[in-house]
Amino acid sequence: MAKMAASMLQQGEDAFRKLFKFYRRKNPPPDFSDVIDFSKPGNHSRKVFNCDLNAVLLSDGDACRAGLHPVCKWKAFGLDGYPGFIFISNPFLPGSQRHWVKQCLKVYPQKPNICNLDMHMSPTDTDNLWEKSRDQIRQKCAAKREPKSLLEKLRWVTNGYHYNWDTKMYSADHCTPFPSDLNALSEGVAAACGFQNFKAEAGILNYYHFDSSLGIHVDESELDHSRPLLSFSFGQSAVFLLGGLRREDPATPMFMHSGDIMVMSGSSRLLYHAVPRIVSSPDKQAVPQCLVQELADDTPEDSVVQNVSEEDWAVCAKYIQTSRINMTVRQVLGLGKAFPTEPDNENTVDIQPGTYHEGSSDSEESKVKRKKQ
Ligand SMILES: O=C(O)CCC(=O)C(=O)O
Ligand SMILES: [Fe+2]
Repeated sequence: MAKMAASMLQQGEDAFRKLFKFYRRKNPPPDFSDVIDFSKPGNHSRKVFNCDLNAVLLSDGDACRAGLHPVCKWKAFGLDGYPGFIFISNPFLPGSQRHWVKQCLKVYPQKPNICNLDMHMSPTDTDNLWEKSRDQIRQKCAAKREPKSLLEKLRWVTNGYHYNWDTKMYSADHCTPFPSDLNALSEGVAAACGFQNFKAEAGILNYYHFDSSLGIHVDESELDHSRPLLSFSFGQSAVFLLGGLRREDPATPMFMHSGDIMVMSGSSRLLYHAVPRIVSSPDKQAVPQCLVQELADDTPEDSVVQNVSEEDWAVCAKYIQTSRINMTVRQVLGLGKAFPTEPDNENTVDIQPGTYHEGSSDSEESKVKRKKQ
């Protein structure tokens, strides 16, 4: 373990925050040698073990329809000390990741879904972000500093039960239909991990650029913590920090590359975590190799994953050269349960107007606002 990171892990109280700052530092760039890379066999820390998923729980046909390899081919890992945490190293079929990138840019930000831009713009100004931005993105010249399109200013989108960043709660009366394709993907992944009847009820999509980060937080607003939290990543890579049940507990750094899936369940469901840094994908090419591939010709007709037109992909490819998209999917309510009529104290949390993603110009304190103390 690199000396710097090791000494931080021993410092107790502020270990997580120090590690966050360490990986966020731009100049000089940090040493990434302690960051677990699940995509490199044999390059794992001693904490990593192979995790056998039960291939019976998700049929090969259902996996294929969700754009995934058969479960028996998935490379899934666990981490010592984090029971219930499962890392699945890119189980997506060639070409299928493009569908999710396109949905996150063209479809999911559409009304009635909510996005960060709605906080200070009218719904007509924030609708059709794709149409309003595509030409600008396509014509962008990397060498020049040009004004950002609305799509490039997108930081988050919520769907299903919309997470309220101010109250940190979901509510029965603030809900729009959950996308059926993302529901199929989520149900399939949850089933393969042993969670049958998972109900995808709320999605938070996060859009990151090279200067973005996500502060230390725990996702506890869902009312049934026995259900897993699923996280899907596309585009450039992230350094993800997985901490403990207390904010100050030390954290384990790992890369999330395009196509990687994380499942936080059991006693890992309520662990603190953060994304201090976005880094280039390891392929050393503008668009990660797994996004260069196109969908196979024999993709079943009833697949939820659709071919992305060349015209649409040209915009997505340009966007993803400098960006990462993460989709987290949550089940909010217990099976057969409804929202309590009166919010009880347990679900009432301190109100902190929520800035979520933080740019490099912000102060360190503002970068870790998404937290529950
Ligand atoms: O971007 C990520 O990998 C993490 C996202 C996350 O933690 C969240 O949306 O709650
Ligand atoms: Fe989270």
